Amino acid sequence: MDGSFYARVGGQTAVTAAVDALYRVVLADERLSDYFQGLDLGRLKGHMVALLSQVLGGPAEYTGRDLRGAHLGLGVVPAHYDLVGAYLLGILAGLGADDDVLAAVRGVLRESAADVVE
Ligand code: HEM
Repeated sequence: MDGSFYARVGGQTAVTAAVDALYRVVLADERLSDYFQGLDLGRLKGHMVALLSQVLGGPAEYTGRDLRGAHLGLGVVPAHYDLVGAYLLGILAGLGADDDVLAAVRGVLRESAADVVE
């Protein structure tokens, strides 16, 4: 993805704010919160910030597991995947991401679905 996307959404500050907001809405949604029971959210958020930064063309510092390995056995259904994706897009739009950035993230979400959904 174009490196300027990372800068255009506001760099590390904005990506960290987006991930914080994403976990807030996901954990407040009872359709999704059970997936995250008992997990180290600090670690997950750190990985998510690194991955989203990389996806937006910022620093490539993601050291977590690949998406398929990270979600294997969780039983994520398509409706829940779509919900998390919609939350993420809404949050990025709320932070002022423009249509090009949102279209690119939508594309990555489409490509990643098969790795997360079972
Ligand atoms: C494109 C969409 C998604 C992305 C980019 C994503 C990204 C990530 C990342 C980076 C990790 C951390 C991997 C690691 O620590 O090594 C993770 C873990 C996790 N994700 Fe996702 N995720 C997505 C969708 C979802 C959805 C839809 C759910 C459930 C509704 C979900 C539930 C989880 C859970 C429970 C973990 C922790 C697994 C564990 O530590 O055992 N993810 N995800």
